[in-house]
Amino acid sequence: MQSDLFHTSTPGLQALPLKDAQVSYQPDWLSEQAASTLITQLQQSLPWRQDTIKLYGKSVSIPRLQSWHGAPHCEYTYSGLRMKPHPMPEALGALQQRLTDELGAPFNCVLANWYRDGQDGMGLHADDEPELGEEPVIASVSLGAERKFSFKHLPTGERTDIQLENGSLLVMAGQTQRFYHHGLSKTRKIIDGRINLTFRYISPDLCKYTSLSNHN
Ligand SMILES: O=C(O)CCC(=O)C(=O)O
Ligand SMILES: [Fe+2]
Repeated sequence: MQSDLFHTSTPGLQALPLKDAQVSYQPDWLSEQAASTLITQLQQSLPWRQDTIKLYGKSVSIPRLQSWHGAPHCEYTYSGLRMKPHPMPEALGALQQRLTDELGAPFNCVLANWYRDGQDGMGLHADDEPELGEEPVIASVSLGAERKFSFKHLPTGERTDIQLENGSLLVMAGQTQRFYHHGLSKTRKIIDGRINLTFRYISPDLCKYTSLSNHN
């Protein structure tokens, strides 16, 4: 999908200097107060699941809790289980609408990840599932503890780290998923929980072919 990301008026969103990619960041997309209220509300109200993946034939718990929400056609397969999305809660629907308006790109589903402490994280991966289309626009809202987010440029192996702050917005578009892997490092520091919301768009035409893959 072609993105209008850099043609719309999003004054707070700054492009990051990553070659072969379109990544932009706004530290204060939500106020501190709004982000704190939202993280508590989501921790209490979303139907969190502890998912497992198969690693070398063994079932292993992934290091975070997850909840999948969106339009009814946005199904995905997790550990061989075809999962229907939960409906979009009002609070997430409002964020989704704001992102669509500000970025000029459609969104219809969101993966919520709850990193309970520094020992939770997400391995390097690309959000490159076919049903997301050729050049997906992924809008990632961070709530709670600040965490290190890493990009790995696939052709050179070069790494770029950024800190994702409470209330921030990170947008990945264009060729980002083709040229980079991204992930959330674990840390030994004792830190509070963080919820990340990655809004995506799954085309009703593409979704029947395959599924979102598992990230560890
Ligand atoms: O927690 C994050 O910031 C990253 C989440 C992510 O990459 C994903 O859900 O695919
Ligand atoms: Fe991702």
